[in-house]
Amino acid sequence: MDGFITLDEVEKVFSVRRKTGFLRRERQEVRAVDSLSFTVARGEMVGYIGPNGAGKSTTIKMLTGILTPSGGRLRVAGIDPSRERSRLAHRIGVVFGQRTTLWWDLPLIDSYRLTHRMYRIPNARYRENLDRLVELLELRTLLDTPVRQLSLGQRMRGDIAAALLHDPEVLYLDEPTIGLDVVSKAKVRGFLRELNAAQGTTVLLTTHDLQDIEQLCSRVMVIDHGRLMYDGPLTGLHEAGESERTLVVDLERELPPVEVPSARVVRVEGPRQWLAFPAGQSAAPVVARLAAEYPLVDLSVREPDIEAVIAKMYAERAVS
Ligand SMILES: Nc1ncnc2c1ncn2[C@@H]1O[C@H](COP(=O)(O)OP(=O)(O)OP(=O)(O)O)[C@@H](O)[C@H]1O
Repeated sequence: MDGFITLDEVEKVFSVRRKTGFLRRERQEVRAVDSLSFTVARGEMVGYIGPNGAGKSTTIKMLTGILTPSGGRLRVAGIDPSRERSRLAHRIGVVFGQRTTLWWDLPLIDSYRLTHRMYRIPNARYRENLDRLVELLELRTLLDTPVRQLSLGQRMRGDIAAALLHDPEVLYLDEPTIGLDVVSKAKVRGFLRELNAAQGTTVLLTTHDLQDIEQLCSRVMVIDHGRLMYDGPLTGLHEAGESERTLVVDLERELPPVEVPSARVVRVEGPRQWLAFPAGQSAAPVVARLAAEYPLVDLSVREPDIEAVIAKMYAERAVS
């Protein structure tokens, strides 16, 4: 396999001072990334998930060269990130959902002009890329708006365009859909799918939203306590964790728990009931049965969150 991103037994240990008593502090080691090995091929779009504090951001920071590994070997496009950070910067793009890289008080277009100069993008290529990205990400009418006046979804699309102006071969995305509404999420996901298919950009995607992974990634890596716990298709993760979706049902009145095949009631609160059913199964037959046999007023489906899937995965492993 063409290892475009390769990690071989990578470690990152932080030394922190912790309070251990009144006025007493001790140095302690935090092993944020522990013997981590994986390979991502050119053109792959891979989900990188795990609970809070698992080591995802630390990995991304090492992949961009912001942090130097404490041990092991790491390469991106044949480059050692911490040794040649600026050479690597021309080949990678980074988007952090919680932080913008755009200039807050300036119109959006000014951030792009500054990026043009910073990366020394040839004029013709800059104009061509700007045109294409502005079109695909629907930014045309926003170019003269100061970044601080953009909505979260608009700003995120603006950030993604900024990260791609210099044609990076690999894109790291850290929570690109966090806080976005359904329409904005769909736009961002649609664009990323298109980018990966048309340009072959390698994408490493960190998210807490399983639907991001479901809709974009054929492969997912799960990390916890700095170690790789799972590497494979999302379906395999669902099987490993036997994850469930939840149907939230509002009935006309309070009733005893409803009875529907292949779903079970897990909670009842007045006229509202929660039914769990396997994530791999369609909700349609359960909904049809409910509608036919019960006084249904409203319903919605909740996807399992990543923490729940991973927690179940551990529970399964512990007993097997
Ligand atoms: N600069 C630092 N100094 C000391 N400890 C750190 C530092 N950065 C991260 N850590 C610790 O390393 C561990 C991994 O953190 P990291 O930010 O990589 O997790 P994460 O998976 O990105 O979490 P989240 O989903 O919350 O963003 C945590 O225990 C964290 O407290």
